Parts: sequence; structure tokens; C-alpha cells
Amino acid sequence: MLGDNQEPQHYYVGVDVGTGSVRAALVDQGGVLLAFADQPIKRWEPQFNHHEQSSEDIWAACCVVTKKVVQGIDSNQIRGIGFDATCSLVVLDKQFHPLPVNHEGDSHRNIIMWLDHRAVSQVQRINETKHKVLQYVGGVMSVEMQAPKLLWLKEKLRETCWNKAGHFFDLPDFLSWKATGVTARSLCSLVCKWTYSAEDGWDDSFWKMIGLEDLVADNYSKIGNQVLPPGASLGNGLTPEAAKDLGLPAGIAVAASLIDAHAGGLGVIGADVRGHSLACEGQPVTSRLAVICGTSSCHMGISQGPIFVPGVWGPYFSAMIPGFWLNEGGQSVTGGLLDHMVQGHAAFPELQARATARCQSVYAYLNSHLDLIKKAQPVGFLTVDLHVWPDFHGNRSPLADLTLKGMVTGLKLSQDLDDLAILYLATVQAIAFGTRLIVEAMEAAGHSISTLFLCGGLSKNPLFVQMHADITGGNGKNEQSWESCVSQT
Ligand SMILES: Nc1ncnc2c1ncn2[C@@H]1O[C@H](COP(=O)(O)OP(=O)(O)O)[C@@H](O)[C@H]1O
Ligand SMILES: O=C(CO)[C@H](O)[C@H](O)COP(=O)(O)O
Repeated sequence: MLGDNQEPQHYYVGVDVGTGSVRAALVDQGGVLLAFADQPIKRWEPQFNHHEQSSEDIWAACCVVTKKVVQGIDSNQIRGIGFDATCSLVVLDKQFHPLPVNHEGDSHRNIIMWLDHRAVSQVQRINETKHKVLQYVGGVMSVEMQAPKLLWLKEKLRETCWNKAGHFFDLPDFLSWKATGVTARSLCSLVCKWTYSAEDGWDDSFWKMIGLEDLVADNYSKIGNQVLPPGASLGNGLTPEAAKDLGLPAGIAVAASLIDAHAGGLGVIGADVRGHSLACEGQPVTSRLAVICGTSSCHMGISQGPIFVPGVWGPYFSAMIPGFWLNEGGQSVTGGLLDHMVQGHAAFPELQARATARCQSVYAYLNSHLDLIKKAQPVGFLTVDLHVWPDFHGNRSPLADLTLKGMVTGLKLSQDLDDLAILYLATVQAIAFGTRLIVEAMEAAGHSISTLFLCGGLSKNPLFVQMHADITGGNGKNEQSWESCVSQT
């Protein structure tokens, strides 16, 4: 097939593994989106704060969505595929078979998900070491990173998992291995979740100090001793076996992966905003903050030199944009919290029935309901008496305190649809205030941010975007210079 400029079309497949689903997109060489497909993935919570997935289930979902987006396309014109995924921990044995990460011994469940908080005691001990690598994760390691999870496996599942394990992968690196047979890791995952330094490599003293000296003795072969920049071409490309699974030609290029938030950040932070009369036009890219908002929100800001922001992950060199340092703020549950609040409310069945009758999402229905009940007031004023503290799953940034819990004040005895809508609004506002706290911490440390670029599932919600603009715009700054741009990924 020839395009308008008569050059042969080339196609590329991007696969995005989020918390709740896998998505694939087919794009041409100009970056135009031609096809999209998604597929839900399984999730287990065998006990409170233990969250597990299956690498086989996720790979199968990657295959389903990839086959869908390339349907009807001449496979000779497909040039490459790349993966991004949540930063969950995948465990395989020495023959690359799944190993159980649970007391039940269910090897199907071989992934400890990013939001799993089982390793609380382990992360406390890691933080007590005050090792210098902790300076590069905001001063405090999160229970959501990989070192505490590895220590938990060694301490709690030594016989059934730790001793048998041959490979611990971040999920994005598992997917690129599955596609190519190459065990090289992406600099993105190792720097952001595993304490690897882009400049100095692994720090043996850290792993020895926390009791995981066996990883060092093994020359890091289980967690990665070949590291490539995101986007680098892996080995000989797609293996025949993976090609068959995915419905693609063998040998096409496969890129070293990215964590999902970093792929989103890379996708939006350099957006060409010319012609939209936005104040950020002509401003440096370092004045932009990419906010990737799905189950969680991740706040990605870049700088020319390292900036140490207490309670905000990083600074990470070249982990998202080559040559730039990255700081990553975050809120562990945002979309997940909205779903929890709305679905757990007594008026949810009524909401669902009304939304279905109008062929709307529950969020679109709630937004229109808020417009109805606000009367002459701006919608934000509906919550003068009701307030939410959103740290139901701890605070990732800037307080970096996993022990924090959520809170609602101003509840009444009524539980009708108006109450649900107002609770939903208060939750959206609380999340937006959380973003504001992160921006303030980043600015206090030296960032200068004037524009938020939102993407991910929550950016489909105009109320969520508007509240972020209103609440971060009141940050003592010239309101004219604050704006939120939305890009759907
Ligand atoms: N149409 C929509 N309107 C408003 N919010 C939505 C919509 N679709 C999804 N969401 C929100 O987005 C979240 C999921 O975002 P997504 O980017 O798909 O997550 P993940 O990458 O973590 O799987 C959900 O928790 C939900 O709150
Ligand atoms: O820790 C993260 C990135 O560093 C993400 O929060 C995690 O990967 C989950 O992402 P999502 O909310 O898009 O599913």
C-alpha cells in the first residue's frame, strides 16, 4: 500500500500493559493511530494488600490484542513492536517457568503486582539502613519497589520460590524477553525500581546490607547484568515462537521496554502544542509535568541536572527522556480510589441503572448529575461540607508514608444519588490537591512547572481534568500561566 507521498507504509505495534487491561495500538511511520484493541487481565487478592497476576495470562492478552490490531494488514509492512507495562515483579525458575509468589503454591500467580504492600517489614528495615542508593528514590524506598519484594520472597517463601528462582523480571522486561529470548533489562525499569544507577551500575554494598548478597554473588544474573536504553533493538528481533503467538512476522525489531508511566510520559511531555494558543508554547520541556493517570497517577517531571525532591522518586538519569533527569511523584490509587468510592456506595446500583439507560459511563452520568444539582454555584462548591483524604493505600508522594489511611469528613445519614455524586466530586478534588502537593514539593526543590499534560484512563474524565487545572492553578501563581493539556494514550 502506498501513502499520499507514495512512500511504502510501515507499521509498528505498541503494547501497553496497565493494571486492569492490556491495550495494543497499530501506528504508521508518521505516528498515526490506525487500530486499537484492549483486553482485561486477571488479578488476585488472596489476602489484604497481597496483589498477584499471571505472566501467562498477561502474555496471552498481549497476543489477543496484537492479533486484533494487525488484522487485514500486510505483515511484510510491519517493522517493529514495543512493550510497556506496570512495574510488577515476575518470578520464573531456572528453566523460565512461572514460580508461585504465594503461600498457596499456585504457580499460575507468579507476579507480585506493583501495588502489593506485603513487604512492609522488609521495606522498613531497608530504609533503616539509610544506604546512599535511597537518595535516588526520594530518600525513602517505597514498598512498591522491587528490593523489599525480593527480600519478602527470600524470607517467606525460601523453599518454594527463592531457592528455585532463576529470573526476577520487571514486567516490561519479562515481555521483551518473552518476545526475543533476550534477558537484557531496560535502563528504565532497573533505574526506577531496582536501585541501578545509569552512571555507576549496581551497588554491591546495598544488596549485601539488606541481606540479598546472593544476588551479587551470582553477578546479578537473576536481576539483570545486561542493561539497554529504552527503545534499543533487542537481539535478533521477534523469535519464531513469539511471532506465532502474536501473529506477526519473525525477526521484526523488538524495542527494550519502558514502565507504563514512563511510556505515557515520553508520549506526552514533548507534545507539539503550536497553534493552540497555550501559554506553554515556546517554554522549555522542563516546565511541563506529565501526569499519567490510570489506576494510579504518576507525575513525571524532567530536568537538565539532578534535583533531589524529598518524598518524590528519583532523580533518575535517562530513565524516560535520554540525557534528562527524571523525578517521579505518584499517588498509588486514583482511578482505583474513584472506582472504590463509587462502586462501594449504597446508591451505586441506581447510578449504574441510570447510566446504562443513557448508554453512558457512570462517570459521565455523575458529571452531568453534578451539573444538575450545582444550581447557580460553580460545581466545585458542592463540597463545602464534605472532604476526603485520599491516601486509602498510603501516600506515595510527597509524604512517602505507606501507613497513611483514607478519611471522609462531613457524612450524613442520607445515601442517595446526590450524596454519591458529591462524594465522588470530593474524591476527585482530593486527588487534585494531592497533585498540587507534589507540584509544590517539586517546585520547592528546584523544578519550575507551568503546565500539566494528562493522559491515561482518567484523562477521559473532563471533571478530573478541570479540577486538576483549577486546584493546581490556585498555587499562588499567575493563573494565566497554568493549564492542563489532555492527550489520550
Ligand atoms: N470513560 C471514562 N470516564 C471516566 N473515567 C474513566 C473512564 N474510563 C476509565 N476511567 C478511569 O480510569 C481508570 C483506569 O485507567 P487506565 O488508564 O485504563 O488504567 P490502567 O492503565 O491502570 O489499567 C479507572 O480506574 C477509571 O476510574
Ligand atoms: O509505579 C508506577 C510507575 O512507576 C505505576 O503506578 C504502576 O506501574 C501502575 O500504573 P497504572 O496506574 O498505569 O496501572
